[in-house]
Amino acid sequence: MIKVGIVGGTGYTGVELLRILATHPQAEVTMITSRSEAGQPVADMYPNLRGYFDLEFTEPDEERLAACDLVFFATPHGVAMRTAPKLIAAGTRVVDLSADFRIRDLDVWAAWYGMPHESVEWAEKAVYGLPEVFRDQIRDAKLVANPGCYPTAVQLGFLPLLEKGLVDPSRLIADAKSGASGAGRQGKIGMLHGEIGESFKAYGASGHRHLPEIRQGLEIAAGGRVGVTFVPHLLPMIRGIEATLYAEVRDPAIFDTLQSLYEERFANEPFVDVMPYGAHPETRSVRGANHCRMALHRQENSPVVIVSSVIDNLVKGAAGQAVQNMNIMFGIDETAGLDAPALLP
Ligand SMILES: NC(=O)C1=CN([C@@H]2O[C@H](COP(=O)(O)OP(=O)(O)OC[C@H]3O[C@@H](n4cnc5c(N)ncnc54)[C@H](OP(=O)(O)O)[C@@H]3O)[C@@H](O)[C@H]2O)C=CC1
Ligand SMILES: CC(=O)N[C@@H](CCC(=O)OP(=O)(O)O)C(=O)O
Repeated sequence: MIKVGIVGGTGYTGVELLRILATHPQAEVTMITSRSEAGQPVADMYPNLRGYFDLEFTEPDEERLAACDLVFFATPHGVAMRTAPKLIAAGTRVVDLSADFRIRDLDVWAAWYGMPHESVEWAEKAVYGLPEVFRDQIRDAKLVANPGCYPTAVQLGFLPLLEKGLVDPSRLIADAKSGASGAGRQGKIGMLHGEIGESFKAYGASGHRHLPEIRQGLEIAAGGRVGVTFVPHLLPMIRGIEATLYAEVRDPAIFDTLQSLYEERFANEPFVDVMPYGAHPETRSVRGANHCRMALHRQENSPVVIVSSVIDNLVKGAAGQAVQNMNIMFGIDETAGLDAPALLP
């Protein structure tokens, strides 16, 4: 059994890790931390986990965490970069769900996250945990930077087009919408039901911290510079992201082969489902599941290809992808603990 520790167990991604790991055949959670709830049994706070865990939240003790085979950081930005290097030095592998190790250019990281980076060494050595691109590097990684939720939906949807150089990379558009759980569990007035219910808005239109992460991933796929406009929106629902992506093809003749290009690119990916041409993937079709579903569209004779990509922000956008990365790192079945279908309705 893989001995697992979770730092930040009371947040939405922490409890989602617990839900997934509760039935994982080859992992056992041995430690889960919360500073505010230390001493409280996990099942008292989260009754859905009654009968699955006989654990209490504890203070984040580095010595005890270092006794784990793998530690997930489900903490705000700036926490993992201080502690993960010490755990790695003790032989523990780390999957960080925060953005601490996602961005290669640390000046860019510091500008978006509002603090200087404290582990230049591990920011360089970390592997970006998008298995559909970096599976081989993830296998041997000591530290995996789990991708952000919007960046997962956006990168997966654009990948085949950019890898094959089929679109103008200078004018990509990602129009993305997220449920409120993407903002985490800490109280904020702007996230109250009374503030977001019966309403819908864009935010971060002049710049969002996921923009540099998305650009970095798309530039790797394209093998050169890209121009991307990314606008997130807040939906009055709890889970799910839908990203509608737009790109102009270089040669309209390729529309005849785009569907098969997407199907072939993801044929061996257990968690990417290319739906029939013209389908409209719904967020509820991935709710609670580790899947990204996507579909292609074209309007009349337009040169623009439209890709609709949906994920559950807490699963393929966070905890599910983190467990997928753990499975790859430990050489076990990549789908272990992740094979449940979505919850419908
Ligand atoms: N929500 C989402 O959809 C996604 C979130 N993420 C990222 O995952 C991370 C966790 O997100 P989420 O679960 O939503 O966050 P929450 O705010 O819901 O939870 C944060 C957790 O971290 C703990 N924590 C806070 N500060 C510290 C600290 N200094 N040291 C140790 N533990 C700390 C908190 O518990 P306590 O204060 O009691 O210790 C709490 O358990 C964030 O970086 C987020 O950006 C990534 C993808 C998607
Ligand atoms: C709805 C909402 O507020 N979403 C969050 C993004 C989700 C998230 O947690 O971002 P990371 O994946 O980088 O950690 C936001 O816009 O900041």
